Amino acid sequence: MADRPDDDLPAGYASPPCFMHELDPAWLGLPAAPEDAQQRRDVARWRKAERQRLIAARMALDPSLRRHWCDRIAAHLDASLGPLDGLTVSGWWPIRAEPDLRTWADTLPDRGASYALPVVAEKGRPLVFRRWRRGDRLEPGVWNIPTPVDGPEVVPDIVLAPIVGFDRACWRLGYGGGYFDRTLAVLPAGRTVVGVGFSLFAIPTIYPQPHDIPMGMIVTEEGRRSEYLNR
Ligand SMILES: Nc1nc2c(c(=O)[nH]1)N(C=O)[C@@H](CNc1ccc(C(=O)N[C@@H](CCC(=O)O)C(=O)O)cc1)CN2
Ligand SMILES: Nc1ncnc2c1ncn2[C@@H]1O[C@H](COP(=O)(O)OP(=O)(O)OP(=O)(O)O)[C@@H](O)[C@H]1O
Repeated sequence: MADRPDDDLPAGYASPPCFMHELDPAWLGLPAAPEDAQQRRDVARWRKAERQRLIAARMALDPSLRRHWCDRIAAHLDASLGPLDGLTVSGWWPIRAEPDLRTWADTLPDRGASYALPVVAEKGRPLVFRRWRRGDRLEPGVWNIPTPVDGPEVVPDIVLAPIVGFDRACWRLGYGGGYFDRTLAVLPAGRTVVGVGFSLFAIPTIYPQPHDIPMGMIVTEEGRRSEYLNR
């Protein structure tokens, strides 16, 4: 650290410093109160079942309706994000009927923006992002998801996160790896974080847990919700 000048360090982080040790005794290696441990198990079990239900419903959607919704999501993203010149936007390679924004992503270079895809470089660690454009090499990564191998590692200005389920306060339910929460916890401050999904998968609550980090906004085919920002 001593040989690193302060101005090389990020000005701050997207989330406050980790106070998990104050919220979660397990963080200190202490046994959790039995009711806390029970509550965590109940939430984890509920999330697992809810994920299965929501993913099955998404995969059962009519493909042409899904394509139509994806076009609308792309239009709402453009309206919500504004000019992208000079920015790096991260997305995903769609699996399991996630919104397919690949055609939208193809338009980014012409707008002076670059695109990046997430990479699980290490299990249980934050995602890294590699710059990617159509034609660049992809290789199967975790869950066989096509993943860039050659592009430089980048820190996106705008992180788009695919959603399995979400609630009105912009909490996101993903696939249960905790990858986006870990990533957002170390993302430099001032980045835009957008959960993207279909409005059908709004649920009353995801039962947010201490490790969860809400999205700055959610974009669906119906438009933009950002109640978290307005609270
Ligand atoms: N298209 C796409 N790519 C993406 C993501 C995504 O959500 N969508 N990710 C977004 O994060 C990352 C991959 N996410 C993953 C999330 C969970 C597991 C996983 O192994 N899940 C466990 C179940 C965990 C549990 O329920 O406790 C498993 O299947 O055994 C793997 C990858 C990076 N790439
Ligand atoms: N910042 C973190 N540090 C350590 N562990 C974390 C962190 N964030 C999440 N986790 C772990 O990841 C597990 C899964 O988290 P969660 O159910 O929120 O996943 P998810 O958001 O649905 O998944 P994903 O982001 O991969 O799509 C949690 O039980 C927690 O143990």
